[in-house]
Amino acid sequence: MKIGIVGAGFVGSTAAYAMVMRGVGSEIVLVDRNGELADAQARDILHATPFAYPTKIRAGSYADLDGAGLVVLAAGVNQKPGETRLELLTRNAEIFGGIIPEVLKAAPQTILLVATNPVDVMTQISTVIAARHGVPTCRVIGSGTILDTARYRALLGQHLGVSPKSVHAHVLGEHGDSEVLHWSNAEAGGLNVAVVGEQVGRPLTEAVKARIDDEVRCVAYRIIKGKGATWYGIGGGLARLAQVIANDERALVTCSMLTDSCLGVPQVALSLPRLLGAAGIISTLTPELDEAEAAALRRSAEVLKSAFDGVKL
Ligand SMILES: NC(=O)C1=CN([C@@H]2O[C@H](COP(=O)(O)OP(=O)(O)OC[C@H]3O[C@@H](n4cnc5c(N)ncnc54)[C@H](O)[C@@H]3O)[C@@H](O)[C@H]2O)C=CC1
Ligand SMILES: CC(=O)C(=O)O
Repeated sequence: MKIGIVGAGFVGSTAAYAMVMRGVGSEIVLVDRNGELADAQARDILHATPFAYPTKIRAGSYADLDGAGLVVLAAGVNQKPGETRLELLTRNAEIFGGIIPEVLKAAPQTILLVATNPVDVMTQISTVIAARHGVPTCRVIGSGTILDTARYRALLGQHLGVSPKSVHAHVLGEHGDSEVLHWSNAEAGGLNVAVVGEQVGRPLTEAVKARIDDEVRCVAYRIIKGKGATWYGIGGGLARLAQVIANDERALVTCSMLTDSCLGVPQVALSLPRLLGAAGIISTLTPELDEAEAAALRRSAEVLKSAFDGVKL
C-alpha cells in the first residue's frame, strides 16, 4: 500500500520511521509546506531501510499522493508548554481547510488518518470537508486515544509486572483532558486487573489508580515541558493503525470517528473501541461502563461536541 503523510515534523516523520521499522506500506510520500524539511526527513529515514524493510520513501507534492490508500494528516501547530490541545483548534482547522481538498484531488479513494490536535475535533472537521468530496465517514479516522490506551496499558503492565501486550484496557472519549480510563473492564489474563493485582501481590489501590490516571491524562504536558513535543508514542500508534489498515486485520482499536450518538450526545467524534480494516472503520462496540464511567464519557462527548459546534466551516 502507498501511504502519504502530510506534515513531516516530529509526529509525521516519526510515524514514517515507525512504519519503515515495522514494514508497513510499500511506498511512503512525505508532504510538507516546508519542502526542504520533508526532503531531509525522507532521506534520513531512507538510510534506515537496510536495517528494516525496503520501503520506498521520498518527499513529494500533493500530486504525488496519487493512488495512496492511506494519508496521515499530521500538519499544523503543536502545543506550547501549558497549552491545551483544544486551544490549537482555530489554527489547525484553517490549515485542514486547505490540505484536505488537495489530498482528495490526488487520492480520492484514500483513507484519512488524522493525528493533528485537537484530534477528535479535527477528525469531525475532516469528516465534514471530506464528505463534500464524497468520502464516507468510515474512511475518516482519528488516532484518538490509541496513544492514551497505549500509555494506560504500559503503566498497568509496569505496575503489575506483566507485559503491556497482555493488558487489555482502554481509554475512551477525548484524546485530551476529559478522557475516560475504563477501569471496570480492564483485564489481563482474562481477569479484571484488580484481581490480577491481588494475585501477583501488587494491588491496584486507589492511590495507585489515581497515579496511573494522572500520568495517562497529564503526561503529554510533562513531556512537552521536558522536550517541546511528543512523538515516539504517537509515531508507534500511527504505524500500528496503518498496519491494521494495510493488512486488513480487522483489529479492535480505540480510535476516533464521527459517531451518530454517544450516551445521548449526537454527532460527535470521539474514541470508542472500533473494528478497523482495509475499508476503514467497519463497526463500533458499545463499552460496558459503570455509572461513574458513563457520566464521565458523556461529559467528554459534551466537551468535544461544544468545541466542534464553535467551529465555522
Ligand atoms: N494525536 C496525537 O496523539 C498527537 C498529536 N499531536 C499533534 O500533531 C500535530 C503535529 O505535531 P508536531 O509534528 O509535533 O509538529 P511540527 O511543528 O513538528 O510539525 C508540523 C508540520 O506541519 C507542517 N505544516 C504546517 N502547516 C502546513 C500546511 N498548511 N501544509 C503542509 N504542512 C504544513 C509544518 O511545516 C511542520 O513541519 C500537532 O497538532 C500536535 O499537537 C502530537 C502528538 C500526539
Ligand atoms: C501531544 C499529545 O497529544 C500527546 O502526546 O498526547
